[in-house]
This record gives sequence, structure tokens and C-alpha cells, in this order.
Amino acid sequence: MTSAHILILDDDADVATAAQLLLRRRYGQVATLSDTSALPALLARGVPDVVLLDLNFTPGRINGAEGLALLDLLRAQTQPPAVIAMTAYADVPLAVEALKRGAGDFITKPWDNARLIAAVDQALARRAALRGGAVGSPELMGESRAMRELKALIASVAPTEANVMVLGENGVGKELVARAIHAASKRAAGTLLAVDMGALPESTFESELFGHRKGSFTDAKADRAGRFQAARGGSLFLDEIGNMPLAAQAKLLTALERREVTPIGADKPEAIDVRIISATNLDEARLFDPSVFRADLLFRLNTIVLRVPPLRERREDVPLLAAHYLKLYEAQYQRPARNVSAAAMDALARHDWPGNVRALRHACERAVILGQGTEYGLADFALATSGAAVVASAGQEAGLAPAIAAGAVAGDMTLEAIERSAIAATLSQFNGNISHAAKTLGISRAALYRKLGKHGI
Ligand SMILES: Nc1ncnc2c1ncn2[C@@H]1O[C@H](COP(=O)(O)OP(=O)(O)OP(=O)(O)O)[C@@H](O)[C@H]1O
Repeated sequence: MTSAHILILDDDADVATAAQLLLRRRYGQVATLSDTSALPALLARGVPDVVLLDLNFTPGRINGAEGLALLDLLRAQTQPPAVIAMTAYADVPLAVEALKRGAGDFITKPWDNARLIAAVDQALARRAALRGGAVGSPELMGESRAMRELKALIASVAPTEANVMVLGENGVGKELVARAIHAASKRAAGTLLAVDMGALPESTFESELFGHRKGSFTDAKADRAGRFQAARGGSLFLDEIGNMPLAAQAKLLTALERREVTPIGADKPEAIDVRIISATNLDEARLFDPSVFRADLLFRLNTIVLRVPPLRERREDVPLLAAHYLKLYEAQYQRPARNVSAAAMDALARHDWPGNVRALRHACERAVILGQGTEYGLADFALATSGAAVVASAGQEAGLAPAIAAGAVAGDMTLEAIERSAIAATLSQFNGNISHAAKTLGISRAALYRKLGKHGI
């Protein structure tokens, strides 16, 4: 079970209980609330990780104004929850408005159980990935030459309508780059809708992206807008495109070529009005291999290519990033402000950071929580034994972490250490590819992200 705090805000007790029963098996704390006047007091006691928010709260009221007001209240929290908007109607304008105002996703009622769980998992994963950042528009930090050049490129391509492909290793900040492009574009008033293409099951690919009409297949209990329609007027961030099966690539290509999509079961296509920003951690040799990625789709997506350099190629950014994240976690965990010793900072800057900024961020969080001295020392960041270090060394071997390769998991290793080692080894095997590692480990990407955070990898 994943430990997460979920709140279901719905005045239909049957709906709320059904969702609660479903989610309770999978997540820790699942609460329901039908009286919205109790929400401020509940938030004062603790903000949930994810809120499922019914937009049409009062029966008979279908303009959604009340639901949107609740959404504003949730988003105004210092550490706002991830919000999944729910609507009983195939009300695309309302869902789009909710996305614009900061909801991360939406589902229509009655929902499909697997889809609801996937939406909550993804909301948790995104929250974990961006945790602590200024939610909505976390700043892309870095004053190195490489980052200054990247920011200048973002500023020049953002106002154009060109599709942009963002390349870079895991954890370098590709999603932040996508957000920066959207924020500086003419579409900034619209939504930036992120879709993890690696996590979309092939069976629901079309329905998720293009939508469906009620009754078009057994589970299609209501009309559903696809991601293309929901992002209308905004940008669609297609993450992990390198993990898309070839059949799905063909469908995406057709939509982009025709600039229209046909929801399953619909008789007419609908024009699309989105700018596509895509990202992958595939290296370019793999991306240009037609057995992995279709050249014609690549050509549609990579009008502009932005490469985000790994942290080891811009080491001068490490002190700035470390200072930023230490400060952020000191505030979050209410710990005193401390300096980093000169020796520790030097070692942080010399470290190779295979997990890039995400790993640095986790190392800072660990130091804030566990550091006991008057200043942070190198040991507080756990670099020597960190998963990052294991990944680096194992990557040069047979793709297995040394502890596992040597069969040294018995004896003095705790279960925690074995789990950490197995995760590091699997990540290394797939060159840091989260989707592939999660699949091999038999857990969701969201669960893997949480474990990476837990182990400071
Ligand atoms: N330049 C930066 N300034 C501040 N924080 C950053 C920067 N780059 C990355 N981060 C932080 O590092 C983490 C990973 O960033 P992000 O999710 O954008 O990376 P990614 O390349 O999309 O990763 P993945 O390929 O694994 O999905 C986030 O917590 C993000 O806020």
C-alpha cells in the first residue's frame, strides 16, 4: 500500500464512498467530505496529497462555479494538494477551466476504476517530482553558461508556435523547461497538460488522447474528452515519448498531420488547437533508430530541439541549486538554517550526479532531515553510499549494482538496503529510464518515484 492522504470532496455520499472503498485498498488515508463549509478547518489540520474534487457540487447546479471556488481555495494553500477534477457531465469547457486554474487532471463520472487509480498515481508522482518547488511555475535555476544559453533559447522559441522536443537525461529538468516554454508562450493563459506517454496503456491510448463517445465500447459509460481537446488553446506536454510503442506512434502521427482527432465512436473529427512540447531521455542515436521511433513522427515533433545538459556538465550550478533546495527543505521541515562546509560543497560540485538535479534535490532533503552538526558535512548528503554512486559504478559493469552482482545481499544488509540496491541496479540497467525500471520492478512509475525519494537516489 502506498502511504498517501487522499480527500474526496463530493456531496453524493454513494459516489464518495465508492471512491473511498476503491482507493483505501491502495492508499493509506482516504477521507470524504460532503459539507464544503468544513473544508477550511480540515485544511488547517493538514493539507491532503491529492483531492478528488467534484466540480458540480450542489445537486442541480451545473455551472461548476462552486467547484471552481473550492479549487481556488485548495490551490491557495502554501503546499497545495494535487487536484483531480470530477464532473458528471461531458463538460469539456468546465474541465478545461479547472485545468487552467491549476487542477492537474480531470475524470468524468461514472469513472473507470483503473483510470481513477492511474489518475491518483500520476498526481502523486507529479507531486513527488515537483515537491517543494513553487507549484505551478517552479523556476528553472542555473547561471552556468549552458543554462544561460538554454534560457535564452527558451525565450526565443517560446513565443513561436513551433513544436519543441526537449532532450536530456532523467532528472535534468525537462519538465521544468516545458513549463518555462509554455509560461512564456502566447498560450500561457491556457493550460499546460502533461501526459506520460510511457505510462499510457496501448488499449486506452486513443480514448485518453482523443476521447470517446458514450457507448462506443463496453466501458464507455459517458462521453469523455481526450487530452487533445482538454488542452485546447494551451500546450500538450508529451513526456517520455521515447517509450511509446510504434502502433501508438502511428496514431499520434495521424493526429498531428491532420491537425484533427476523432473521438472513438464519433462520426466527425474535431480540429485540434494545441502546441506540442515533447520530452524524452532517449539518447539521439536511439531516437533516430527507426525500429525505436518513427522518423516521420520525429520530424513533426522536433521542429525545435532543446538539449538540457546533465548536471555534471554544468557543475558550477551545484552550489546555487544546493543552497536553494537546502533553504527550501529547512523551511519545510522547520529546521535551522545552516551552511555547507567548504569540503562538502567541493565534493558536491565534483560529484557526477547520474540522477541529475532530482538526485541533488533528494540529497539536500536528506541532509536537512538527518544533519546534526552546526553546518552540513559531506556525510549528511550520503554521496559515498548513495544510489547515485551505485548507479554510476554499476553502469560501467554488467548493469547490476555491485552488492547484488556479488551476491552480497545477505548478512549485514537490511531489507531497506536490499530494496535500495535493487532499485539502483535496475535503474542502472535501463540507464535511468524510470518507466522501464518500474516495469521490471513490477511497480508503478509513481511508486518508483516515491521510493527514489525515500532512498535519496
Ligand atoms: N534548473 C533547475 N532548477 C531548479 N530545480 C530543478 C532544475 N532542474 C530540475 N529541477 C528539479 O529536479 C527535479 C526533476 O526535474 P524534472 O522533473 O523537470 O526533470 P525531468 O528531466 O523531466 O525528469 P524525468 O526525465 O525523470 O521525468 C524536479 O524536482 C525539479 O524541480
